[in-house]
Amino acid sequence: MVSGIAGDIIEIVNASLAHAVVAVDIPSGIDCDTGMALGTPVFASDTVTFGLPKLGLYMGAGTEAAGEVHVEQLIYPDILLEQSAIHAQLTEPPEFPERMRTMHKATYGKVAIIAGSPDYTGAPVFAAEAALTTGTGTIHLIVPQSIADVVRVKVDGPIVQAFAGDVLTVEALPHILELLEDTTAALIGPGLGRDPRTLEAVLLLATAFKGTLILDGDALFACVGHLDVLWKRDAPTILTPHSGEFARLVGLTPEDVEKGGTLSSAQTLAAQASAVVHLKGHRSLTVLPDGSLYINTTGNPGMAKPGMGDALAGIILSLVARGVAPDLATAQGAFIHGLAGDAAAEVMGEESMGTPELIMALAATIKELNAG
Ligand SMILES: NC(=O)C1=CN([C@@H]2O[C@H](COP(=O)(O)OP(=O)(O)OC[C@H]3O[C@@H](n4cnc5c(N)ncnc54)[C@H](O)[C@@H]3O)[C@@H](O)[C@H]2O)[C@@H](O)CC1
Ligand SMILES: Nc1ncnc2c1ncn2[C@@H]1O[C@H](COP(=O)(O)OP(=O)(O)O)[C@@H](O)[C@H]1O
Repeated sequence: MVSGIAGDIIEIVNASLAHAVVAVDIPSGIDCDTGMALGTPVFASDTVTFGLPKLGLYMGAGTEAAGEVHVEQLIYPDILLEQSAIHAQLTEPPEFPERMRTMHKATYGKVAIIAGSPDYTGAPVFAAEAALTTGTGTIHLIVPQSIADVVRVKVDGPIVQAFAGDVLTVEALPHILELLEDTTAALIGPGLGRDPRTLEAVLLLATAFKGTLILDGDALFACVGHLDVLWKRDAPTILTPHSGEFARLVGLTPEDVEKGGTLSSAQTLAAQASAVVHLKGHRSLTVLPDGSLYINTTGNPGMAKPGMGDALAGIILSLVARGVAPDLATAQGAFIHGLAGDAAAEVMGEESMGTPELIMALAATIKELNAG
């Protein structure tokens, strides 16, 4: 805890009318591993840190206190880097997989999105449109019959396939599993709803599907109390919870979160489930099964809008379909998603931009990344 003279100096710095407050290494009053505030921290406009990005600059109160973070290199022996307890790196701008001249729409595999319910007809559409814009050739958008016509009106590119019923239930599984034959990767969860029958069906589907599976939104809700389903999966698994969903998933109390327990819990879950766990927030963390992680620095508060996570899940699905490994697909997907969010904010402003604008900006963002 900062107190006494140090605390008084922090109060003076925060009250000053200085044009810029630059923190060196980490703003005083922030725990460098967890981002927890240890009393009132310095609120810097910029933080210059050295060698490796410190996690506390990207988590909890640390994100607000650090302002813009600059990681500068210092020359020190490689062995110190190798011995570092946590291997964290900032996500670099991705290189897009080359689009072969001879490709056809099935070259990058067939992907599926199982999403939507009568209350949520937007989520499946956001996910599918983001996946298509990221380059996927063939998407099967699998939704309940109750919303299929609405979804068909909203999207043109994906093949919309309906299963019987208002919401996903176990009775629909044989039909869905037939549709998933030859499917290399699937996304399940956006807007599925939380009907108990749906939650039961999600768990069975996660077990039965043998391709790469991204679980988002309500599919994560289904896993609460049933994490063993994830441990038993043989194929790659990607989980994309926001902080609220993650806390519920692993049973973290607000006190655990307050004490900075989120990252270590994510590392434990990633290891136990051999899964990639992407913790969404202002600065999202992609945690790998070996405990190492990517820190995403793109994106802005204009993205705190409905459907942004659905679009992210679609982008990750598309990259997986194109052969990018699940860990990189997730980290790079988040980078691209944030970059598109920043482009949308340029045009519309943070207040007014929404998920449709992010998806629209995605095309130019990817074009720019491809141009190098
Ligand atoms: N138009 C649509 O059809 C939409 C459908 N959606 C679907 O709605 C379902 C429910 O999703 P929700 O996220 O609302 O469910 P939750 O109710 O599980 O999570 C939202 C709550 O979590 C808490 N929270 C804590 N940390 C948070 C963080 N970092 N980011 C966001 N919330 C945080 C907030 O208090 C918030 O009220 C999902 O299936 C989702 O895909 C949403 O994506 C919104 C748009
Ligand atoms: N303040 C913010 N700064 C940067 N990115 C943000 C911010 N708020 C939200 N996001 C991003 O937007 C997405 C929101 O996802 P999520 O909460 O699942 O939304 P939804 O459930 O509405 O689809 C995440 O990728 C998150 O990182």
